[in-house]
Amino acid sequence: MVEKRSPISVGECVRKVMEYSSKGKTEMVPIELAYGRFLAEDLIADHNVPSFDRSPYDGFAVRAEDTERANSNNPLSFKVVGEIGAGAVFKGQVRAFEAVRIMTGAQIPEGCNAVIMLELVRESSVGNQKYIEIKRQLKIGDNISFQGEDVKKGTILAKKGTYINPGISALLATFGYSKVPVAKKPVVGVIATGSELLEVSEQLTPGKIRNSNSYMILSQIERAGGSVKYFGKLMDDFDKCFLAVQNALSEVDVLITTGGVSVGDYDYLPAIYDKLGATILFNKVAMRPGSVTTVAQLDGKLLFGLSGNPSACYVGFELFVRPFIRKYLFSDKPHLNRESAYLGEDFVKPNPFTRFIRGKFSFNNGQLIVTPSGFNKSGAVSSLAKADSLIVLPGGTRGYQKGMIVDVLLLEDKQGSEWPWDNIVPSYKS
Ligand SMILES: Nc1nc2c(c(=O)[nH]1)N[C@H]1C(S)=C(S)[C@@H](COP(=O)(O)OP(=O)(O)OC[C@H]3O[C@@H](n4cnc5c(N)ncnc54)[C@H](O)[C@@H]3O)O[C@H]1N2
Ligand code: MOO
Ligand SMILES: [Mg+2]
Repeated sequence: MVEKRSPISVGECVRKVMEYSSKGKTEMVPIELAYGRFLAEDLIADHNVPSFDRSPYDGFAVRAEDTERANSNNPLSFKVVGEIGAGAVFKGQVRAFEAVRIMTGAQIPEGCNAVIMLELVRESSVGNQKYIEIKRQLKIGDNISFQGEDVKKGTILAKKGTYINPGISALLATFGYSKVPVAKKPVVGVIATGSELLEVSEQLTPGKIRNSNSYMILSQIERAGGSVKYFGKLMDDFDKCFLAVQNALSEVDVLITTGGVSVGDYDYLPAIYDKLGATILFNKVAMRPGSVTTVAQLDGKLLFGLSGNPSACYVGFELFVRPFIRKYLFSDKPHLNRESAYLGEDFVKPNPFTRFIRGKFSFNNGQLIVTPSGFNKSGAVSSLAKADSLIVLPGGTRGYQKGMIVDVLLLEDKQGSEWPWDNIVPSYKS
């Protein structure tokens, strides 16, 4: 008689996993390698940006008060007393009706309080002495980029746990981080199990398939921000699998296996957890696909037993492993970001469990539409390629129609969410 498993809601299962999650450590990396990592400290402005008043144009810096009576009928002449490019500082004094030729980015000379663009003046010279004519009145502050107008000293620019995108790289450089404190990546081990599995380079033979889950999971780990330790694939042999899992555990922060978690004759993971003395957090989730997803813990270290079915494996990773990784990377929002969208086509098949359909979203007149991304079975691999979201269809006795508003979890989003599992709408007609 096969063991009976009682299904637990997804939110409850995620909560159980997160009880064993922890924040990781900090390491310093050169700024060139910081892109794609996660900040281990708040990024705080320790100076104003810009740190001095500067010119946003190539032109002439003057005293605005000297231009008060300038107009097209009354051009006023200014003596050019110097010239500065970006990076240079004008050392002299600027007196009444004097101007300094200034380039974009250069510091405004002391005494000046406005800039006029090159195109708006007429230049002339008498001998070596240059002059300009100004035909319009300037106000104090015209064409000046003020100290601190971009960033005020003391501002928190990005919180600990923020994904370092190109803009964050620019800020890190602006504030002098040649070395950046980033979250150390958790080492995530991967073992694939299954006697049917071939290496990617092998020719297909009867009854065998290529091992695709491993490479899918390796990519998911990287996308989530973890570091991969791949232990290869194993035949369904209890002793070999047991030893592999036992040895791998000591080398990783968390271990993922794929396959062998259901109730079949060669599904050895439940017996392996038992022999290891690990505690099962859950072994049946009220969801499709991935209902057999099993998570155990041994001395506080998590073992994720993901299903062998590719779509089930994929979903199990995103719902349970991803938040573990993101929390380790200091995120306060480790879960998938949830949005509402219009369902793009009917989904008639009802199911007692919550479904996570691989979806693809698009926009139509500013509205988010989500459509299943392809063949929808637990064993499907093709629909994963186009998936950028998971459509959440709560369990029940009715199907879902095109145009209903549904919840979607965004797979490529970098913000995440604090907790997407409350008030999942049973779906309603718009
Ligand atoms: N009598 C029952 N049978 C099954 C149940 C059940 O409750 N009672 N659950 C079904 C569900 S739901 C799922 S999901 C699968 C889960 O199976 P396992 O997690 O034990 O995985 P396997 O049996 O090892 O493989 C399932 C399927 O996936 C293919 N696979 C496995 N590994 C890979 C890989 N690395 N790359 C690509 N594909 C892989 C494997 O060949 C099988 O086709 O159990 C149902 N059965
Ligand atoms: O665990 Mo299965 O994926 O529910 O079909
Ligand atoms: Mg099985």
